[in-house]
Amino acid sequence: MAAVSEDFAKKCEVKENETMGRYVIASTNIREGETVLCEQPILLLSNNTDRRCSSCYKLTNSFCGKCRLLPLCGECVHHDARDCKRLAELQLEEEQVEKLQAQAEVNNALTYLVLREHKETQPQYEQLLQMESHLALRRNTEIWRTYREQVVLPLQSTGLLQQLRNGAEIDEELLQHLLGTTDVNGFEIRAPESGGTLRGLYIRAALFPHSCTPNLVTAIDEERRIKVYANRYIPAGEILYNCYTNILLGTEERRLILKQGKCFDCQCARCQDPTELGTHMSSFVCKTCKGGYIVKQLESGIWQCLLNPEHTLKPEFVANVLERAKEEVFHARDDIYRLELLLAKLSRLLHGNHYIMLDLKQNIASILRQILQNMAHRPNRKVYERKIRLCQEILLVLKVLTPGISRLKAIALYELANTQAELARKLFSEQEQSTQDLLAELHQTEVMIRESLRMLLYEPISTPEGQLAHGMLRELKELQNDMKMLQQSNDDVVH
Ligand SMILES: C[S@@+](CC[C@H](N)C(=O)[O-])C[C@H]1O[C@@H](n2cnc3c(N)ncnc32)[C@H](O)[C@@H]1O
Repeated sequence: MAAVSEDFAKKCEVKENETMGRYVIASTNIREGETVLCEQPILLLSNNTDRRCSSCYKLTNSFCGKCRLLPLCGECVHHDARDCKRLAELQLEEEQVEKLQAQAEVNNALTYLVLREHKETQPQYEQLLQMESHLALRRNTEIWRTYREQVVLPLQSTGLLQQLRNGAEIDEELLQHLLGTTDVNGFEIRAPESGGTLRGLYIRAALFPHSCTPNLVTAIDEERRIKVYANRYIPAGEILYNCYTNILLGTEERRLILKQGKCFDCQCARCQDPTELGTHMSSFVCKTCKGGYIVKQLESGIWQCLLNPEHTLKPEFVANVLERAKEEVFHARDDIYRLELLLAKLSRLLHGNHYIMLDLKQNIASILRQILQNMAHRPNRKVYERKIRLCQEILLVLKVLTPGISRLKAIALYELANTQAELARKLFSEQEQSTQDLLAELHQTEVMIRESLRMLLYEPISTPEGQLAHGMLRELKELQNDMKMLQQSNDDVVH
């Protein structure tokens, strides 16, 4: 059963309206960094096409030898004994079992359905039934048809459903509702393998509505417990918002993801502002006006220059440029020269903060980090300066999008601080900088690392960011020692 922290009951109140359904407001003033919820998932599920071990959640193609229906990897001997026993009791021909095993999507449906079978897990199942699934809005959409083909029909045709408790009640509506519940409410969780993800359902955490400029941060630790905390001071009565999408996407992309996956039109301040709070993350360069930018007007949907409304772009042109740019970014990945060339080429079409430009800048900065980490490359001053510039440009956008505590901002700030310090040390060792200059640079680094740490210290220790903060504390101490020693040697020289 999901363990919920008392914070939620003390600091949050669940409300309901026509637009958002259930949502949450602060019932008391909440401090920056204050926890509003800690919660265990009620259920863990795979992404649709993945087949994951029902015990350790690693990807696998094997199944439990006893129940034959739930995946079990070679390293795990058991999965939930009660579920295994119940599924093993079902009278299914080998051919029917194979049919069910062939569809990875069936696993999630079975995970829900076995909860319905046991008296002890019935309350859990009832709670899941209360979650939003947008049954009406999803009816006959592409995902609905996929679920029908890959889950509903195989489950119905093998006769499995009739053998379950009150099996006649398990119709397509119920199955689509259960599967839709995961899509609408699921949180992305790190999978055991690097880069993979699975989905977790959290009864309380799922109640926070979405905003593209949220006032909450969510972090999921190694035990898959979610921690939700305020990224800024929140006065009582304010709605508590989480962000369901990647904050570094442009408005059209974010809105499309929210519409397709979560079935609503976001009306937040960022979505309502064609300049995206002045960041211009979706703006094009106006070729006619010097310094003019073309944005998509909200009401008319016309791409118009902010300086001269007569300068417009055709939507097909915009779509075409973006599609081609994304393709080129994909093909240039890992190749710093191609990425830099592409950045220069696209800067004639897109604002420097356009989300595709930011993606390119992040890619380049990450390659530069690897180059700088490998001293065998003997990087010159320009490499450091390029990375510093990119970090600064990314940070400027993040400061607007995430004004309070932010993981992204903390990491970008740490990257910037480290690169500045490395460059200062290099210049000092090459006698291009005095001890005083180096001390001034290291002092700036210390301020930035402290600010980054201040934001990361709210992260649970077992998350990658929590671990980073832990390492940063050690680095900060080393930096302070270095500065002390430098100061002493400087004082000795002066006296
Ligand atoms: C994870 S659920 C949130 C809880 C849900 N409102 C409920 O009653 O169970 C996500 C759904 O909440 C609604 N929602 C969340 N944020 C919204 C927003 N900013 N505007 C409109 N609807 C929103 C949408 O229906 C969305 O699919």
